[in-house]
Amino acid sequence: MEAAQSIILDLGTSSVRCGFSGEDLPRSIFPSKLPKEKEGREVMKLLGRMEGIDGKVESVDVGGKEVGLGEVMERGEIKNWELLTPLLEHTFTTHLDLATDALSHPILISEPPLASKESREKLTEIMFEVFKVQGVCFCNSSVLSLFASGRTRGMVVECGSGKTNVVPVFEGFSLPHAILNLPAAGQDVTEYLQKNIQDKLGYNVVKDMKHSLANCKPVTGPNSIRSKVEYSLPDGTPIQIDGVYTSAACDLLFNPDEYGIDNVDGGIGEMVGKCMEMVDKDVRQDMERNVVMAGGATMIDGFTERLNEEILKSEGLERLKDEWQKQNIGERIGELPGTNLNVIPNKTCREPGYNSQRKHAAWIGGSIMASLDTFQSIQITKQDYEDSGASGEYKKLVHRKAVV
Ligand SMILES: Nc1ncnc2c1ncn2[C@@H]1O[C@H](COP(=O)(O)OP(=O)(O)OP(=O)(O)O)[C@@H](O)[C@H]1O
Repeated sequence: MEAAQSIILDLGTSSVRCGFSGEDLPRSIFPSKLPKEKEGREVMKLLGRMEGIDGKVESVDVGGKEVGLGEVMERGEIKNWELLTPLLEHTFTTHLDLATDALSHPILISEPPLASKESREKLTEIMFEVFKVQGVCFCNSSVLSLFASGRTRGMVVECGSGKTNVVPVFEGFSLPHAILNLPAAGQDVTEYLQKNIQDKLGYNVVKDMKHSLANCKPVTGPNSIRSKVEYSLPDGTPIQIDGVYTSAACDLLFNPDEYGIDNVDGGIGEMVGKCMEMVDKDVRQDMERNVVMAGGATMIDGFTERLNEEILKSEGLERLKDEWQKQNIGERIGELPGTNLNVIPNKTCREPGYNSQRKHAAWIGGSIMASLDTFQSIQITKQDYEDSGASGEYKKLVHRKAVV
């Protein structure tokens, strides 16, 4: 009998991506929240439940308990565990067309770098106890994104909706001591635009505007945009926006301290420079040659070029160059740091020559990973879970097998 396809699940700050192993793209992408104040029937449809309620609803019954509707995720972490089960129910029934009483599939879950052990354990329990899956496997989203580009060594810059991570990966595993995180990403770019443009517009309208107008050009200097730019609202009304905001909104990712975002490691370019310093010198060349971008916010116009520039002028890289120069008086050892810098816009290996799918990179990497023969060895099976009984022994196994 052929093994069941695995479910691939990427629970992001703004979107859930779900589908099956071996497929090129997620079957479905939808918001990772159960919004408040929707019409009752719409909420029940979202939850995949049959009965409808007239009027607006603010809470739903989850296992006999009333739970308030709202966001499930916050900056990559699961914030509302009570709402997670209905969100997963909705994912499996509405989006994957599966009956949730006993899923006859294993599941691969993409988790953020440095995910907490507690969160992994809780998710494992939910998957086995509530959805009765056949196996569970956790993989670091950056490792998966790198994998999607056909690499197992490189430095991943993952910038989604709620957070940005810089993650060095060597032979398919991250180097946790050198992972850096910025608590800002696409949602902060949208919020900045929303706050600063004159017209008071809804979040989703501004997000669309960001997709067509935001750019990573410098805010000052000859290449900055100083003139007004035009945008058509969904009803066709044209509005004018100060060009500087379309760049400043993205500048916050590269200069967070200038926008009131606290980050000891600086902006994304500085983070990459520091990360280069923190990894062992033997792997530095691999990192430098393979800086791979992933996540929706890296789709902003000019992101690749700006990242390249910011890395080259980062203090971390400068320090590495100074060190190299000191060591190389008289004899030449290796290349000057930065010489081989290659920022790759992550052409995932399933779509040669095309890069717009890098926002799905983690999901695509998961789909590939779960299709390999070795997948069996990195999952904890239903049998493992049941054998462990109340002893909680499965927890050790789940962490040991996770691809982090
Ligand atoms: N073409 C585009 N241009 C600019 N921004 C884009 C584009 N496409 C998507 N985005 C932005 O990418 C962000 C979503 O990225 P992604 O789907 O990778 O995040 P997520 O997985 O939900 O969150 P996270 O990875 O932070 O947990 C949003 O802010 C969205 O506006």
